[in-house]
Amino acid sequence: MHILVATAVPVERDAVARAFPGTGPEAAVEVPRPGTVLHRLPDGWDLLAAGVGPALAAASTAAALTAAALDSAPYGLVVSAGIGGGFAPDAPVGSLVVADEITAADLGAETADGFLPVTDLGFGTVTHRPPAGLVRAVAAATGARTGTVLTGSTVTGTAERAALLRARHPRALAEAMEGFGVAEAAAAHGVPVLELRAVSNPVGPRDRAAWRIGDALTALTDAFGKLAPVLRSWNPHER
Ligand SMILES: O=C(O)c1cccc(C(=O)CC[C@H]2O[C@@H](n3cnc4c(=O)[nH]cnc43)[C@H](O)[C@@H]2O)c1
Repeated sequence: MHILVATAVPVERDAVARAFPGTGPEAAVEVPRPGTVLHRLPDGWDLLAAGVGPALAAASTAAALTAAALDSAPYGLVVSAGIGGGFAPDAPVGSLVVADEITAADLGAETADGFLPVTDLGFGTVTHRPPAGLVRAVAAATGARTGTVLTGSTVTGTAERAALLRARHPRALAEAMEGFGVAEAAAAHGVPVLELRAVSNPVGPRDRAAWRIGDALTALTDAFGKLAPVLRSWNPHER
């Protein structure tokens, strides 16, 4: 199966590549795509540093999906992966989170009575659900916690915002900035999606000293080493 792994930035992409023995970042073949470039590993794995934020992540992922479809080599799965913020205490720094719901946290309207998601306004989508059986298999293989991963265009920087998000989304375990964009592109192509986040920092008051990006990147490499055989053997018909 042809798998696309979309990260935000190259350091995350290269952390994923290090999970493939003998085919680390230096072994990847660069494949140009409109506005971006794929890093192609053996066995059907394509890695994409899609960009930070939902818009660029969606655009880059859509470019890769479209090119693959036009080449009659469509992807069987898209994985949004990278570092993310964790909602304490359920997703501590260093833990892994796999999304059973990929939810846009700020797609809607602010009203005098609070936030309304676009779905309450009668249009659009705010949540994508990965295949439940695959989520269970990934969680079992990696030890990842399963719950909602929120996508936003702004990194939460206060305890008040973190509490507001958790009140709106009680199953939220992590926050990031690309998953919903990647999921929208995958949905447009009818391709299933996963989101896997390695927690680099707590969601809440901005404290750069609390970020553990290096540890999270190592956890990402370890996770892909464990989940690669799960993804390879997954049968899309057993959703
Ligand atoms: O505010 C800062 O000083 C700061 C320091 C390091 C990184 C950032 C980012 O904006 C990283 C955004 C990037 O990483 C993902 N990410 C990681 N943690 C979070 C989070 O708590 N909330 C949202 N996104 C997060 C995200 O997917 C981006 O790709 C800021």
